Amino acid sequence: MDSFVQAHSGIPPTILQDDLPLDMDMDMDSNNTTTTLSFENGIHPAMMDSNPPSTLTETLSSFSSDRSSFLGSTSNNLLSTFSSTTSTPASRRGSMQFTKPVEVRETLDASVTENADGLRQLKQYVLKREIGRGAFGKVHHAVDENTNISYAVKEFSKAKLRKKDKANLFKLGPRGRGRGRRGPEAPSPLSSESSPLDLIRGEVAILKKLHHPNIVKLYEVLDVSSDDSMYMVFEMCEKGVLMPVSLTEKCEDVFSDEDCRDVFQQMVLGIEYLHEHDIIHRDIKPDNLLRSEDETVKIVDFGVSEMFNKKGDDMTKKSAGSPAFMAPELCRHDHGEVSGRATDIWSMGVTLYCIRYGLLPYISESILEMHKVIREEEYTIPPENDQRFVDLIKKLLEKDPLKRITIEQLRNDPWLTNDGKEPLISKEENTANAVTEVTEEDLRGAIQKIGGLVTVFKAIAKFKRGIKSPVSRRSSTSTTAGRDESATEQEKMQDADESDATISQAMTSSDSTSEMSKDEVKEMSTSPLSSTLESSLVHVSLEETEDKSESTKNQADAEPTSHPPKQDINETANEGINEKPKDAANEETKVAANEETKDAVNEESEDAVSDETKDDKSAEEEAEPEGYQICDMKTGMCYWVPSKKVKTTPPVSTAEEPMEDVEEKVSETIQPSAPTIQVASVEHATAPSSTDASHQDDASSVGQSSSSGASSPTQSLAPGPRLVGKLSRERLAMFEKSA
Ligand SMILES: Nc1ncnc2c1ncn2[C@@H]1O[C@H](COP(=O)(O)OP(=O)(O)OP(=O)(O)O)[C@@H](O)[C@H]1O
Repeated sequence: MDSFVQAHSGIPPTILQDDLPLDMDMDMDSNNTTTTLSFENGIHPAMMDSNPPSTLTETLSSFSSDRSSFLGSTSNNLLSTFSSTTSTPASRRGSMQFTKPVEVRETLDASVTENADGLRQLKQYVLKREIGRGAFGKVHHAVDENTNISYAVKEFSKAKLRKKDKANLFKLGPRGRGRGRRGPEAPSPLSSESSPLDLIRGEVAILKKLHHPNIVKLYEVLDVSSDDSMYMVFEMCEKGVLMPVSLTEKCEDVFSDEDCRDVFQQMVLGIEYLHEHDIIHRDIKPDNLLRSEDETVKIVDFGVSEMFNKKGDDMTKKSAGSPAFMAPELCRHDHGEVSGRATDIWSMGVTLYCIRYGLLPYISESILEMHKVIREEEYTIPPENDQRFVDLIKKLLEKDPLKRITIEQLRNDPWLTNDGKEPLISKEENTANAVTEVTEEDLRGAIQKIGGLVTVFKAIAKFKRGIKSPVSRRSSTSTTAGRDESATEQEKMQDADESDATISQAMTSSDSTSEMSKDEVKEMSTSPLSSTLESSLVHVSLEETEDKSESTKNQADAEPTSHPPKQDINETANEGINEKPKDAANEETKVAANEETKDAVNEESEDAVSDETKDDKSAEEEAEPEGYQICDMKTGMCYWVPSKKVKTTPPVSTAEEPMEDVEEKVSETIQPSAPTIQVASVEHATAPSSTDASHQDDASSVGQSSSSGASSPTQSLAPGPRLVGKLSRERLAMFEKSA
């Protein structure tokens, strides 16, 4: 360590002399151990197969956990220095590939086998060597045996994730759990129905959205149910981390001015893309900047990142990141809401300082002391020829977040653009590759375009899924009874959040939209539902026709020879408004497939399977007749209105009738069942009341009054609505807006 570093850092000699032994198999949970790696010939194992690192200097890091904690988690990286024989920045920027978004696959039942060479194999991925370690497990260099393409496979210990998740539950509340902050659509990783993948759901959700050359690409997520491991398959960044950063030692292989600019420009583009899409990384540091074979910088590790649902919102109370890279406004225990964008910019400043000078701008012995130094002291800068660089560092490491330089301003910085000679690609070009998931905001927009009834219907179908929340499923055997009245407000909100996520995901696939459109546009245009949508009530058909309503079953039993097959009746009975349940069911399936989330699919199929496998008795007990969910926009109360439509099925001859005839007859019979009338009556009769019970009474009384004299077909279609739940505040606000 040179004298400048020593003077600059003020690090006690005892720490500076701390050379620790290398040990590949250390317990990473231990607070007092060091996890380090050594490799044959000092060569990054990932490079040994086909890409010998001729220009690469591999170094090892050996920080004590005390020291590395300043730099973030149990970082134990393979550290490589920047090669001076790189392609020019201009040529690299010219070749920036804005590739098409890749779907992230999720596999729940993966298994690890051993191949003929004695290597572990995970699906098609042969795990060749360990190339790094993180807080939750190892990172392997893997090769796809079919394509021979290299990947970095990150292995997570589920036990460690769960432990962390539980700790976060206390610390951050349900929305802050798991790796990656997911915003309000977060599923509950600890719920009994959660999949192990939920432990990393936040990180996966964020990574799924991102398609940018400077952000590491996630390809696949796999859970091995038989053991403690879970895997994320990333694009391989062959050249490893940007630079080893130590609290104690200066890295001698610092970047040249030109390389520094190139790396920083790429960081700016990556961060601009993230921020533009309302994602705050929160842990920017050289350790989390890897380089690919062509030296494209890749931002990695979204484990503490935060995704904001509201455009432009970035205010957060949470502290995360590595102390040495934390912005001063985060360096106090009682900090209120801070701008996440500004904190990322600060970390970029620390990172730029590091890669230029090989050491940190602020160093101290303890985290608390480090916080104080960052908050109160000024950094010193080594002798620097380029005043533009000094100025930029000053603007990045501005203690007042309001005065700190913004990404927008960075674009025109004299050092960054080399006085305009090396400009960045335009913001439009850089951020054009839109995120793939549709947000709640997109959904609002879609609903507002009321002309797009298909979209509206899809949203409603998805909303239905939200109503059939895990809470209600857990607590009730009824498929329609909906929500557990005793569920806490928090759970209710969370359930609504889940439905938000589902809606968003359903809206993703344009394929499914076009598939929906033929039938649904037709039925929506003829259906009374369309008119009711324009009122302030939102209808959600709850029952899937394949639940084989009690009345259908009864009738089938009573007249075994006089009916077309039950499923035909169900199909044909679905003309007009009552067709919704079937299509909603179909839509469920489509959406489940689209969601890619196996757990969601399983959830659906579990429902379906359990429905199918119920014996007749329990099916009769549990299945409720078809009906509709009606939600009062003013109160948020949701009622279920059974339709009993199938009882009105007309007599059918013993001979098999052509489908068209059956369809005609059934649809004729059920045409009067348009529930618009009931909706209106419910709306008026169930005027907002202070308690659910009174709502229920009101609702029931409406039902009773309107259904008296059950002999009339119309009346038989108007049984009593009953309270089934309440919309979450967020959901209500959303529908109110769209209405
Ligand atoms: N995509 C990748 N390509 C190449 N090497 C990688 C890749 N991802 C990670 N590595 C290597 O593995 C090391 C550990 O990465 P990892 O993200 O697990 O650790 P970490 O930064 O401590 O994060 P976490 O807190 O998520 O565990 C990295 O420093 C790097 O050397």
